Amino acid sequence: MPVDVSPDPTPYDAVLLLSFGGPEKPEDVLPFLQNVTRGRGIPDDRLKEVGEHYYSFGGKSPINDQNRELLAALRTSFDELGIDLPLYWGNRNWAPYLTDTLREMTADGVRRAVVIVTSAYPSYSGCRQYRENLADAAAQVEGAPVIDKLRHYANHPGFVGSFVESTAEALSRLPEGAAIAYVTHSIPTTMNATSGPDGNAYTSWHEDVAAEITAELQRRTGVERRTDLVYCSRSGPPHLPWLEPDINDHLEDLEADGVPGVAVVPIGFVSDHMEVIYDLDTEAAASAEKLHLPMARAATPGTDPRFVTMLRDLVLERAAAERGEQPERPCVGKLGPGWDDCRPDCCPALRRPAAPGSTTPDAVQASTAASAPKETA
Ligand SMILES: CC1=C(CCC(=O)O)c2cc3nc(cc4[nH]c(cc5[nH]c(cc1n2)c(C)c5CCC(=O)O)c(CCC(=O)O)c4C)C(CCC(=O)O)=C3C
Ligand SMILES: [Fe+2]
Repeated sequence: MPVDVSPDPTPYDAVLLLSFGGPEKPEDVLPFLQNVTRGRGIPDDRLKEVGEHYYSFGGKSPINDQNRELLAALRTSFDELGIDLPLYWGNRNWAPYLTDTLREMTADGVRRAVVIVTSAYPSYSGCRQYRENLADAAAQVEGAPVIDKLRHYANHPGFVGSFVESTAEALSRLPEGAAIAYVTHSIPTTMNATSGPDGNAYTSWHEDVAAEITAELQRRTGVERRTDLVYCSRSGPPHLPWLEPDINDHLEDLEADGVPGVAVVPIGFVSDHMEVIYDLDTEAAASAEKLHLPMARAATPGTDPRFVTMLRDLVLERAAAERGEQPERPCVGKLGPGWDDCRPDCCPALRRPAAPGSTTPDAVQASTAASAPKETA
């Protein structure tokens, strides 16, 4: 593929991959779950249940190994352009912890870094919470580097293109006339309502990405099919409304409607982590089997070259923008390219400092506010 971005990473002297983190062994599972749910008001029963998901896979989430593979692929991709920018990795909820990584970067003399988050869409959980954790970590590390975060990349042709291929592959394993169920992580409806600068960005971005994949497949094959956007991994107390329908209920509807099969396409996730291998490949697959409904799960981007090249190009795009140039900003769909910096009031589920942008009035106000409320609402 021709490279149409300048391979100049100035002003950055490092890249940070920021991810969720996951347990590596059974003893890690409980402390990991405590890290994730601290102050989030998740019922004990739900935590026990999710713990069992991890234990059924030997107490190990695949997410850390997937990030190690992504780092290796990014290294190769940067090397191909002769870019020797160091790559670092830190997690929000498990080792290597973000704060330790920031400490290491600071000790190595990194002054300005760009962060790639393993989450593609705007929302409190998928964006602001990462930025809050960046702000918290930076506050703990003297002389921490200045950090920019890449724009949301769900509507980038690299991300969408990767799902177009994997959806076509999944459909090839199914009978003619199969439907597509696009799946993402459910979040509280209140969190969706406040997502992005103007609200509802979580669902509107997902709808846009789903429509683009559908349109591209139809352009290629001329086949029209039923498509829906559905949700997995609902959590929280039962009385709080979360985005619906749940994938398992949706499979029942498809079967009742006589649909001959379904491609399950996890557009909300960048790799096959626990939500994918448990909630979809285990639980939803069991629902489909009970219904005798043929189901094929499409691959997530993982280390797909389209995805890896996209991340590299986004680093170079942002570098060019920070140098005052006007880089091309590839994107598909109706919404346009995402914003470089979130506005202070973006995804304001909790009013706490969030970096980048931690020097805004929002942060000043938040730093004097009382501790975070228990629920996400
Ligand atoms: C939008 C979204 C993404 C996608 C964006 C992104 O990737 O960031 C995501 C990813 C992930 N979520 C993950 C794990 C968990 N999420 C939980 C809880 C929650 N997730 C939420 C939302 C999201 N989550 C929400 C609103 C909650 C309720 C608590 C709260 O309001 O904060 C819980 C607690 C138990 C439970 O409640 O289910 C766990 C263990 C893992 C690691 C998987 C692995 O180990 O392989 C990953 C990648
Ligand atoms: Fe989650």
